[in-house]
Amino acid sequence: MPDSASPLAPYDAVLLVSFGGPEAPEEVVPFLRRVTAGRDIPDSRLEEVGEHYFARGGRSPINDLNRDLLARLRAELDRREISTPLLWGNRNSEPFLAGAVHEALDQGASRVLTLVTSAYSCYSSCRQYREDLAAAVDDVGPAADGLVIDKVRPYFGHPGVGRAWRRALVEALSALPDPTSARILYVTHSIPTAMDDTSGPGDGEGNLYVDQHVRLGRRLTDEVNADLGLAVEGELVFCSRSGRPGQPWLEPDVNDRIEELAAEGGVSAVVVAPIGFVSDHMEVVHDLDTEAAETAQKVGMPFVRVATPGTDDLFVEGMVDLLLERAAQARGEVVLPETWVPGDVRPSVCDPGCCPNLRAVKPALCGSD
Ligand SMILES: CC1=C(CCC(=O)O)c2cc3nc(cc4[nH]c(cc5[nH]c(cc1n2)c(C)c5CCC(=O)O)c(CCC(=O)O)c4C)C(CCC(=O)O)=C3C
Ligand SMILES: [Fe+2]
Repeated sequence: MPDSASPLAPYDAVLLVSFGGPEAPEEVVPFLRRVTAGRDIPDSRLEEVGEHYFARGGRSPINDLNRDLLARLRAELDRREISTPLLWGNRNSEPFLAGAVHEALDQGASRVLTLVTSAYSCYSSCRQYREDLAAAVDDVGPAADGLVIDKVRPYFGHPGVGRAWRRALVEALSALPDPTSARILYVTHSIPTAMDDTSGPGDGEGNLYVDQHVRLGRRLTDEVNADLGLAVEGELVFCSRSGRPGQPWLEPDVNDRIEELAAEGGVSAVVVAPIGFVSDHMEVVHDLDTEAAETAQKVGMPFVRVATPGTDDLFVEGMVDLLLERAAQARGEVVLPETWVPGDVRPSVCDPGCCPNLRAVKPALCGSD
């Protein structure tokens, strides 16, 4: 039942929304079919795409990471004496979002606040989840009539995210024999350039996905240099490109950049900070810890990977602060969003046409369109 005294009021349930991943070999191809739905990719190709999952026993780390995060969020809510139910749903694997909507209704919820495990603005990280929520409510049918689902704003610049990365970067740089000429490589998931060009509210802003990463990276580089008395440089690179070879995606690829830096000389080590990810997803353990680390070894470049926020206290506390900020907004209070990246706080209710789906127009929740 709604508890109007709760600091999370008017919300009576919190829902962690994530990508999902397989947990057994027989789940790999069905998972990939869902990820690539509508693109007619034959199963034989999906078997190849799934190779890095098969190489790890068919189990993605992502669901276990989310279980850990849920436990830490629950503990932090309990510590603040907030008893609001905390639920979990995925886009591409069990537990699916429709089940989470059923659960919310079973618990008597009427307003659900969602926290997506993706901190930036673009179709894949924002609107697609909003479409998933609309589809989940549609799946549940009339039982979900009147259920309100809101989400927190893109939170890449939240101090909880920034401070967790700063601490991890300081630790990684301090452990190097010669940090003065290290290079920080901020890494995120590559996306088609067309998706980046249209990320944001669509009134000429665009390229918000890259811009948000660049701004967080700049702030982190400044903070870490100040903390350690250094003057290292940082730059943004990309991992996990997929899609058709002819389609332009964001570059440079992290591997190519490591090779270039080794050839140019003058860089004592690469410090790889995957700021596009909140925890050690498959992209991090495979594309960075395995592939990029191998590339670095091949060209003789010392390589360290910076810890992701994961279940870091700074991150977990920050995410609870973010939920409380959204609840205050929903109550109509005047809220000054906490941020490390002033001037780039995105609204909690997405603008019409923001981060559009370039393939189809679908209903989406949590927006004004
Ligand atoms: C921006 C972005 C994020 C970050 C935001 C967020 O967190 O959502 C993200 C996360 C993730 N992506 C993941 C996995 C995959 N992404 C794929 C494909 C794609 N990703 C894209 C973008 C993103 N992806 C895009 C533009 C494609 C092309 C096809 C499409 O438009 O959908 C494919 C298909 C195979 C392939 O094409 O290689 C897989 C298997 C996993 C799970 C990892 C695990 O198991 O730990 C996670 C967290
Ligand atoms: Fe992806």
